[in-house]
Amino acid sequence: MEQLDLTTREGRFKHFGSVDPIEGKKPKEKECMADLQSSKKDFLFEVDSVGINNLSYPVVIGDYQSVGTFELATSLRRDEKGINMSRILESLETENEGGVSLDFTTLGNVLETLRTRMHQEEAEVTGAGKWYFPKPSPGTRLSGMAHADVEYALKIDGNGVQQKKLGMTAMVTTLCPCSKEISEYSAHNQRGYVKVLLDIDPDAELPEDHKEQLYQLLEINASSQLYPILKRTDEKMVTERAYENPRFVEDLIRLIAYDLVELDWVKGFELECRNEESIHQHDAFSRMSYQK
Ligand SMILES: Nc1nc2c(ncn2[C@@H]2O[C@H](COP(=O)(O)OP(=O)(O)OP(=O)(O)O)[C@@H](O)[C@H]2O)c(=O)[nH]1
Repeated sequence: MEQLDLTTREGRFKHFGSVDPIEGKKPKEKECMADLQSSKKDFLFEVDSVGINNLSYPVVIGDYQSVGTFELATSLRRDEKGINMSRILESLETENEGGVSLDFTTLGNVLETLRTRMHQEEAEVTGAGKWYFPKPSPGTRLSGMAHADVEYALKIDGNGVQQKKLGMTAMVTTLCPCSKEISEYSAHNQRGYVKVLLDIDPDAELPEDHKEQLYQLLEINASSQLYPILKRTDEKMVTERAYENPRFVEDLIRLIAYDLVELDWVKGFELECRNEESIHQHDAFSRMSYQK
C-alpha cells in the first residue's frame, strides 16, 4: 500500500481515488490529430442549422449589462461531416466589449465572422436577455428600474439579411370587463404578460428607439401599467385607470395588433396575451399572427 502524504493536494486526491494519467498512443499535437468534423464525402443530406444553444453570455441592452442567452448556428453542406463548433464562441468573442451589445448591427457582425470562419452559406443567431430601464411613476414621477424581456434574431446568407426578428415580453395590468359589469363593487384584475415576435422588414430603417416604441404600445393598450415605485397618489391613479380601462385578453390582443400593423418597419408578427387570473388557478390567453 503506497504511503500517501495527506498534507499535499496530490496525496489527498490519490487517497480519494485519483490516478496518474497514462502515456497514451494518440497524438497530442493538433496537426497530428484526426479532424473528423472536416472530413469530406457524401453525407446524404445538407443540414439547415447546426450549432449551439442555451449559451449564457453577458450582453449589453440599452444602458445596462444583463445576462444573455444565445443560440448560434450555421448551415452545413452535404459533403461535410460537421462544423467546427469552437469557432462559434470565437466569433461571439470578437464583439465582446463587457458583453455583446444586443442589437442587429452587432449580431450581424458576429454572423459575418461566423459565416466566413465556418465557410458555410448561412448563419443565424438568437440572443435574448432582460432589458432594464428607468421608469417613472405616473404621478410623483419617482423613477425606479423596470424591465422587459427582449430577443433579437437574425439570419444571413451570402446575399445579406434573410430574416430579422425582434421579440419582447412586457408585463401589464388587466381588469376584467365582465367582473366590472356584473359586480356591485370592484372587479378582479391581474398581472398580464404580453409577448410579441416581430418580423422586421430588412430594408426598412429600424428606429433608434424601437425597444421603447414597442414597450409603450404593448403596455398602453392594457388596463394599466406596472411601475417600480408607487406612492399612495400613484397607487390611486393606477387603480382608477385600470377600472376605467377594462380589458379581456381578446380586447388587449386586438388593440395591440392595431398599433403593430401601423409600424411601417414591421412585416408581420406573432402575438400572445396571457393573464395570470386572480380568480382561478389557471391562466387565460389569446394568440394571433398577422402578415402584412
Ligand atoms: N461538430 C460538432 N462538434 C461538437 C459536437 N459536440 C461537441 N463538439 C465540439 O467540438 C469542438 C472541437 O472541435 P473544433 O471546433 O472543430 O476544433 P478544431 O478543429 O481544433 O478548431 P479549428 O482550429 O477552428 O478547426 C469543441 O468545441 C466541442 O464543443 C457535435 O455534436 N458536433
